[in-house]
Amino acid sequence: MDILKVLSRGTKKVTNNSQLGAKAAPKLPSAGAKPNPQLFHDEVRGQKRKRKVGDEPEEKDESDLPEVDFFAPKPESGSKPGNERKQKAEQTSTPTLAQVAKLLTEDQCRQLLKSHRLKITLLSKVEDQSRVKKSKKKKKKVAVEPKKEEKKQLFPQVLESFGELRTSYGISRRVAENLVVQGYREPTEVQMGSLPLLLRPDLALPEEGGLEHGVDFLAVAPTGSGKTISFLIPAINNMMRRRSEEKLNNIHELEAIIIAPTRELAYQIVNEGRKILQGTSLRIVAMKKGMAVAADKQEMSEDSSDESGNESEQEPDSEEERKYEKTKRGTPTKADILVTTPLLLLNYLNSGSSQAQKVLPTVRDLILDEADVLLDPLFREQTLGLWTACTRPELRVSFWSATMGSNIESLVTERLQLRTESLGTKPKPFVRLVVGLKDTAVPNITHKLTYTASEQGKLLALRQLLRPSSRDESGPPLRPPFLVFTQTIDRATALHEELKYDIPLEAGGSTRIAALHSGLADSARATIMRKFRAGDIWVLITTDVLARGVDFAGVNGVVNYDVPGSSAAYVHRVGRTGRAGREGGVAVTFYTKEDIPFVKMVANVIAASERQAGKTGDDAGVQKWLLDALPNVAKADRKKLKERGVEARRTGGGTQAKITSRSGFERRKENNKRGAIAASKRRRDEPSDDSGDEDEWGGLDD
Ligand SMILES: Nc1ncnc2c1ncn2[C@@H]1O[C@H](COP(=O)(O)OP(=O)(O)OP(=O)(O)O)[C@@H](O)[C@H]1O
Repeated sequence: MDILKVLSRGTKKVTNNSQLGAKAAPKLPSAGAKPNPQLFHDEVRGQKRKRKVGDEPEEKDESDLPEVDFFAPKPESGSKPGNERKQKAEQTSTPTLAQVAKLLTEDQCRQLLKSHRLKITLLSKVEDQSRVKKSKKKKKKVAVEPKKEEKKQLFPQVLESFGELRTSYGISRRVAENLVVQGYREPTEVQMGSLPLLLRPDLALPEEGGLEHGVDFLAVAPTGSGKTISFLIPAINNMMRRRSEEKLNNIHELEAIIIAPTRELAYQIVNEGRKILQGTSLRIVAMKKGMAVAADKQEMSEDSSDESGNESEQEPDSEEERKYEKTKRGTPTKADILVTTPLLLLNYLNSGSSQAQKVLPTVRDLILDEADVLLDPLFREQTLGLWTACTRPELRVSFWSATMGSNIESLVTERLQLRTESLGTKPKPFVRLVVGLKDTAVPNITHKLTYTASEQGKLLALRQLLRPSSRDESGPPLRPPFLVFTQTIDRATALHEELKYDIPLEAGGSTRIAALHSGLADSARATIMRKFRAGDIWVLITTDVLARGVDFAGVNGVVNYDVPGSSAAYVHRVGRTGRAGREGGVAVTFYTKEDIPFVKMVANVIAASERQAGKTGDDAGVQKWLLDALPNVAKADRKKLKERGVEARRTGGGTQAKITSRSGFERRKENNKRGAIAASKRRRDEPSDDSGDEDEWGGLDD
C-alpha cells in the first residue's frame, strides 16, 4: 500500500471519525489489537513452568469467583490484621483471601520473574533478615546495612492473569468487570510484577516484615507497557477496601494524588481512571486553575457521583466541563483521586491570605508518573513541595517511568529516609522493579538514523515521507498517523507552516497536519489531541511536551526532526509508537553535522534496543562501524544539549534556526495563491482563541 492511498483515504471527506478508525486502523502496522502485550517471555533453561495438573488456566468466569473478605463487616477494634483474617475464617464459612488465593511457590516466582526479565530489589536500608547477627550475650538483633552492591533481590508473587486480581488479590467485582470491559486479559510485565506487591504486599511477600502500610515503590518499565493501570488499580482498590472496612462509603475524601508533567498526560490518566471507576462512587478529577481542593472529609452531595462514570474519550477540559468548573469555582472539588501537574496544585496550596502552605493530610497515596522528569531540576522543587504537603505518616509513594537515572533513585531513597526520620515512623520497605534493561531501550520498533548534509536536506527527507511516491528504500515506509518532534516551539510552528500544504487537498489538505506545543491555548491543545486520536489529523508536529506518557494507540511512527536532548528523551519520544507491545512502529531520527557530537547517545539506545530484540549484523539499524565512528559525548555537552538543545537551532541562531526550502518571495506568492481556500478552511476548523483561559503550565518546551 503506498502512502498516496493512505493520504487519499480522505478524498471522500470522512465525516464520521469512527469510520476512518474502523477501516484504517487494522491495516496500519502499529495499530490494532495486540493479543499479548508482553514484551518478554524467555525460556528458562532446565526449568519448566510448574503448574499443578488441574490448575485453572488464566481466564475464569467472573461469576464463579468467590466472594473475598474485604467487604465483610468491620473487624472488632484491637484485633491484629493477621489474626483478624484467621478469626474471620473460623467464624464464617466465607473463605479468606489467603485461602482462595492460588499462590505460587518461590521457585515458580523466580522462574516467572526471570523469563519475563523482571528484577525486583529491596532498596531501603531496613533490617535485612538474612544478614542479621545475633549477639550471644544480649540476644539483641544488630541490623547490618546492606552494601550498595548487595541490595536484596526479592521474588514476590507474580500476576499471571487479570482474573487473579479478583481470585487472589481481592479487587472489587466492579473494578474487575471494568478491566474485562477494557479488554485487559494478559498482564504486561510491569503489571505482573507490581500489582501483587501493591495490592497485597502481605500475600506477595509473606517473608518480609513491616508491610502493614504497604511499600514505597519505584518502577522502571518500557514505554507503552501499561504503567498507568499498574498504579491506578492499587490506588483505587486500597481506597475501596479501606472504606468498605471502615464503612465510609458515603464520603469523598482526597486519598490519592497523581502528579504528571503535562496537562495532556494528566487528562489521559483521568480518562483511564474513569474507565476503571465506572459504576463506583469514587471520583477522579483533573486539577485546574482556580479549583479548590478539599483535604477534609465531606458528605457526598447529589450531583457528585456522575463523573466517575463518564466514558467520554474527550479531553476533560471540553467547553461544557469548563463551564461546569467556572460555576463551581471556590467550592472545594469532591475528589477521591486528583491528577495534577506539579505547579497547579502547588499554587493552590500556596494561595490564600495565610503565609502558611496548606497541607494534604488525607492523602495516603502519592504517585509520580514520569518520576524522573518530575524530580529533574525543572520540576524538582515543585514536586518535593507537594510531597512535603502530604503529611500523613504512613503515606505510600510510588515513582514510575521508562527511564530512571541513578541520581533520581538516590534522591528518592534519601528523601524517604529523611521523611521517616523526621516523622519518627517505622520505615516501609522501598522496592524497585525493573523490566528489561535498567538503562533505556525500546525493543519492539524499528529505529533508523538518517544523515542529511543540511537543514534543507532534513526538510526534503521529511517531505519524502509525505509524498505519494515515497518509499524509504532502506527500511519500512513511514505511514500516517505519525508524530514529528522538533527542538523548539518556533521550529514546530515553522515546520507546520512549511508542510501544511504538502498533503493533497482531496485528501484533506492542511487539516491533516497540525502543530501542538505549550504556546497554544489549552482548548486548542485539547482540540488537536482529540482530532489526532480520532484519526482526523495524520501528521502532528510537536515539541517534547508530547514526548512523555501520551498514549496514541495507532501511531505508526515518530520522526525526530531535531535530535532529542538526551537518551531518555529519545526513549520517550520514540515510545509514542509500538504501544502495548505492538510491532511495526518506526522511529526515524534525522541528523546533520551540527548534531554529530550528540548522536552517539541516540545510537547507543538504538543498539541496546536492537540487542534486546535480538537484531544483529545487517538487521541492525545502527551498524557497528557507525557506533565506533561517532564521538563519545562529553558530560558538559550532554548537560548543554539537555538544557538548551543544539545551539545552532535556537531561535535567532542564524540560517540553521530557520525551517524553509523556499525564498521569502516564493513563499508569499504560493501562500497568496492558496490563501483564499486555506483561510476559509482555517476559519471553519481552527478553534476560537480563548487564551484568557490558559493555565500556568509551561510544558517541557523550550
Ligand atoms: N495488559 C494489557 N493488555 C493490553 N493492553 C494494555 C494492557 N495494559 C495496558 N494496555 C494498553 O497499553 C497502552 C499503553 O499503556 P500506558 O499508557 O499505561 O503505558 P506506559 O507504560 O505508561 O507508557 P509511557 O512510559 O509511555 O508512559 C494503553 O493503551 C493501555 O490501554
